[in-house]
Amino acid sequence: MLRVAVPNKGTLAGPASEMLAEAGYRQRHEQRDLTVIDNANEVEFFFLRPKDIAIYVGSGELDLGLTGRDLSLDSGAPVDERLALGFGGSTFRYAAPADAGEWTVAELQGKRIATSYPRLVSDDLARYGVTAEVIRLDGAVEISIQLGVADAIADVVGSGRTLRQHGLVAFGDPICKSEAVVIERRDSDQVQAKNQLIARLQGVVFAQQYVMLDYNCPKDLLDDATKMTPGLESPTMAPLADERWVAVRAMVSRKDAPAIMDRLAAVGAKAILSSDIRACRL
Ligand SMILES: Nc1ncnc2c1ncn2[C@@H]1O[C@H](COP(=O)(O)OP(=O)(O)OP(=O)(O)O)[C@@H](O)[C@H]1O
Ligand SMILES: O=P(O)(O)OC[C@H]1O[C@H](OP(=O)(O)OP(=O)(O)O)[C@H](O)[C@@H]1O
Ligand SMILES: [Mg+2]
Repeated sequence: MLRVAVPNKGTLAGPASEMLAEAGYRQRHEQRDLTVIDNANEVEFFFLRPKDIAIYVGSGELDLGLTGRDLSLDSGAPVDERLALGFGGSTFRYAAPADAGEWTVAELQGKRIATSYPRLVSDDLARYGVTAEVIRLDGAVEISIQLGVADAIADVVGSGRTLRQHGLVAFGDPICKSEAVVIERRDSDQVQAKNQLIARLQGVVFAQQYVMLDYNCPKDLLDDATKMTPGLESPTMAPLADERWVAVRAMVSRKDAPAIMDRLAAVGAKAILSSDIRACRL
């Protein structure tokens, strides 16, 4: 049976379980359950703290894990990233009080930097040749400067709201651009079972990035319209009862869909419908 780690709480837990459920896997009903056995798919899921997942996978106890790229890198575990899942996006950045002017990474020399990701920070400082004291905190890192234990911080930035709330500004290049990922141990086995789970998740990731567009198009405008919706191989076309019209169906990128619908309407397409795709294999 394939053994897969899933975040049990925090930002990634909900979307990770929803994506697995969408891919056809059984997920827990009780928030406190630590394991779920999906006999039909021969997978056992383990619900673990996001920070611990790469350690379990790297140790060889578990075959795959869903976690954040930043957490995985910080663990230092011998794991490889197999698939980016398109949610849980964040950057990991240095930040310092806004009223202290613009900082550079070089100015961290000799300073105290608070973080929950000490390895990520130490590795980055080493790249710059900067020596600083890295202070490991479990969370709520943004408050540490105010409380006098650090001069600067390095932390996850999502919307940037928490930094602003604490009068901090980010500086330097992002240390890491993160999102939720699937990781596996280097040199691990169970290749076929792992590939199947990854292909199913990939199908959901693709499905979330695309929508299906359907529209009716006058035959003489078909060339213009299908250039806007080339589909993956080519668009599907079906005759309508009225011979002057054709029904067209094609997948388009979700983010481009509204603009494409505007342009289709402008060239004379009618009944332009956009629908969600739940899962796919491309
Ligand atoms: N706005 C955000 N805030 C926090 N984490 C985010 C955000 N956006 C994405 N993430 C990602 O979520 C993961 C961290 O998850 P989370 O903060 O829930 O775990 P944790 O800090 O280990 O747990 P906890 O906060 O419960 O102690 C990281 O990969 C991080 O990049
Ligand atoms: O840029 P924002 O959208 O404001 O999000 C970033 C904040 O969210 C995370 O905290 P989390 O909720 O995980 O709490 P923690 O600090 O206790 O880990 C992260 O550590 C930042 O503090
Ligand atoms: Mg957190």
